[in-house]
Amino acid sequence: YVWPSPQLDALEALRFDLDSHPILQFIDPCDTFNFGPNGDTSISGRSNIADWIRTSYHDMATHNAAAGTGGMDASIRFPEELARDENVGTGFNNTLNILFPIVNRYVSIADALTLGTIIAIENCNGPQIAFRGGRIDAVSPNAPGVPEPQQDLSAHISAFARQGFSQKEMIGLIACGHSFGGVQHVPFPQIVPELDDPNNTQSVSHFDSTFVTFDNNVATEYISGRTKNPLVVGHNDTTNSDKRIFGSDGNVTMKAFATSPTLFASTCATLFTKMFNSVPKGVKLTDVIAPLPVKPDNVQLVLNNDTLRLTGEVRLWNAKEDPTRTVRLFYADHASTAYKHNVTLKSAGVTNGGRGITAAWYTFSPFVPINASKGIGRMRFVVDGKVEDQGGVGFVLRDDVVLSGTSCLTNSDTSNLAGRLDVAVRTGTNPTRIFLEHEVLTNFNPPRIVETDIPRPAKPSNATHAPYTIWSLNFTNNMDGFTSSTLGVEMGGVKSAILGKIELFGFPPCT
Ligand code: HEM
Repeated sequence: YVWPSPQLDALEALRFDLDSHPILQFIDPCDTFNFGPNGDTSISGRSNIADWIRTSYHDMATHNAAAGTGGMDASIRFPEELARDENVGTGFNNTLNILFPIVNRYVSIADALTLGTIIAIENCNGPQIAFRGGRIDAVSPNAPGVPEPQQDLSAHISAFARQGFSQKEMIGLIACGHSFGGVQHVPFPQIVPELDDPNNTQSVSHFDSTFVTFDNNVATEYISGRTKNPLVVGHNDTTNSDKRIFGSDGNVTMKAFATSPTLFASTCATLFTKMFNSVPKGVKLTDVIAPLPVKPDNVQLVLNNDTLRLTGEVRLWNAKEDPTRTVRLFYADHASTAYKHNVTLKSAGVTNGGRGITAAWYTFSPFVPINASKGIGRMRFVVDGKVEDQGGVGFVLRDDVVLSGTSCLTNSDTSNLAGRLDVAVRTGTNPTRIFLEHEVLTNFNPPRIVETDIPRPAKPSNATHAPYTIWSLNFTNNMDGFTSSTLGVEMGGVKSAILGKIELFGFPPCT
């Protein structure tokens, strides 16, 4: 895709900038387990990764492929679904508590669940899984339909058929999922007794001996007869669903998995992908999110007198620290396509991209000064002499609506910020509206955007701001709690978001 694209940029960052959001800390090491972000880590036997995978499956398992209903849509968050016997256990709320903080206006709860689970599987020895975004969160619970261990084989075959999976795929997907975790005593006392094991305080009877890493042991142990899988060798045969399912094709599939770890991994990549992409009719998933080779980030333009200050960074994907590398930013004026100006960027270290890949960052620090009259239209980067311009398009920037550095505070008490927010509108630009966008996140609901209009000035502001006119909003009382926001513009009936966060507490005092 071509930068900037707010949704794809956000999904790409969550997928590949692993240091800048919390997912990794909850699955590294792979046996990490906590109830929620600040949970008790002293308990053993369970793992976040197993909870996340089971939550993903139970969210998808309501899918009716023929009718196009249910699927990966975060309907699992509704208390009505969680109260069903098919969704017994604390793992679902635990998962939502951890992954909800990465949700934002561009990343739905269902995308966050999918992405967290994919990153967890990949980082715990699993295969690489193609991630597409764009899932839409359900607004009400789906029909029941998650398989339960006491059901018979034909019920399981038809439940998976409804979800869009053949019998062979059912065997595969369960083996892939049950490479992690196990059955807990508390929700399933009829399957697992109290284990009285100080190293397994949650009394979880695991599906295989390596229950926090992805591998084919679930199959090798099953085929060799050494398995302790409580859904295979449980004392009550009624709940031995894995035994019935794994054996339902004469063990052909499980034997193949036991013989070939590579086949197991590639089959699981395919089946997990199919699970994550089982979405209700009408949902259009994005293309597979691939890392942009060169990606600007945190980009913002602020008008200061007759200078536009461009701040931000650029990320070079799959690059290590290299003191001999030179990265230069070239930019073209507002109305031109010629890259007349350039600056050399400073190295800002490397970050973890997952699976052993690092990204090298370069900063525009403190800022690139741009003549406000001439403005800026697009940038490109030159890395060790190689031009990076998205195939000739460049990295397009808009300088028509920008924050003004004249924004200031009359009260800097952080519990009661007051002051004036100024927005600079370039002469010749005629927005219908300019507004602040605040993202409101209430627990387990998709974000809601609240808009605050910035009034159009009665008469044009003085010439010192030329070629810009200033629109101002006076605020008190921490702008009713919205101290952090972004700028939005409406033109010709189309709304768009301006790059860059606006933090009220960063404004200087009004003079
Ligand atoms: C007939 C189908 C299935 C049945 C009857 C079944 C049954 C169960 C049961 C009874 C548990 C124990 C849950 C607990 O103690 O909290 C469990 C755990 C788990 N299941 Fe399944 N399952 C099925 C399919 C799947 C599939 C398709 C996946 C994923 C692709 C999956 C992933 C998991 C995971 C990761 C756990 C471990 C959870 C943990 O340790 O916290 N299951 N399953």
